[in-house]
Amino acid sequence: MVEVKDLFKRFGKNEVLKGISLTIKKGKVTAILGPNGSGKTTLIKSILGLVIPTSGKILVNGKDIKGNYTYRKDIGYMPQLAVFPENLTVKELIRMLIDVRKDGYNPRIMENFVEGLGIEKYYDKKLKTLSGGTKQKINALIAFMFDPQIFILDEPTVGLDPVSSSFLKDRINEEVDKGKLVILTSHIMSEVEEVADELVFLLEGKVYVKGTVKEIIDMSGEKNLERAIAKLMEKGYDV
Ligand SMILES: Nc1ncnc2c1ncn2[C@@H]1O[C@H](COP(=O)(O)OP(=O)(O)OP(=O)(O)O)[C@@H](O)[C@H]1O
Repeated sequence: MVEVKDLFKRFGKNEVLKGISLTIKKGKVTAILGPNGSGKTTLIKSILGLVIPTSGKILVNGKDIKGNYTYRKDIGYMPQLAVFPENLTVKELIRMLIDVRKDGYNPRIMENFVEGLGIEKYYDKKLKTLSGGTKQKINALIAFMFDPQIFILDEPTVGLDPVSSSFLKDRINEEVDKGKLVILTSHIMSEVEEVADELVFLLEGKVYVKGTVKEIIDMSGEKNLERAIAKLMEKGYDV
């Protein structure tokens, strides 16, 4: 379980998170939604310990993450923009990560991703030469291959072709069925509707609305999530 308690984050004068409180449970996909710049990545990075909150608390499996970095080995993270050591080949990067991480490496998951995403043909290519979509496939492989308990996926299917995107969504669903906790962000509402159980909609640094996909669609009176979210974003819509 991930608990966020009264979280504030300010960058200079820009107060990005203004008192976020959330409980995110295992066995579900929780999607963090909101307009560009609403603080989704800042919230995710705070949970990862990559952004230090101005105030508030984050507990992962009941433990305060402040000053504790060991919890991160249980998290598979797909950043929005992966920064790879550019001169390494894909094979060298994977080997290096396995050597550094040691624990948790699961060759079965690795083979499944390499085959499902067609990664083998890029093994000997340098990371700097890969296309954006191929980098995203490597990003997905790295997030999954250590068999983590928690997945934090920042726009995971951006740049992926339909076959790869479907493969990744199937793997996300499988992990959730095994009881894993998944947090993701996406601007693709059809995708959110397909994979997410719970939605958290951020607006101006606060949780504007949260609920299941069905609750949010029903509340809006619209026929699908895209229209429900568009209505939520309209000024004056009373939630
Ligand atoms: N390291 C930083 N230093 C200064 N400002 C930052 C930093 N990181 C984020 N911000 C600011 O925080 C605000 C929220 O950014 P964030 O990336 O969390 O939004 P987001 O909801 O993920 O947006 P998007 O949908 O565009 O990915 C923005 O105004 C951004 O400029």
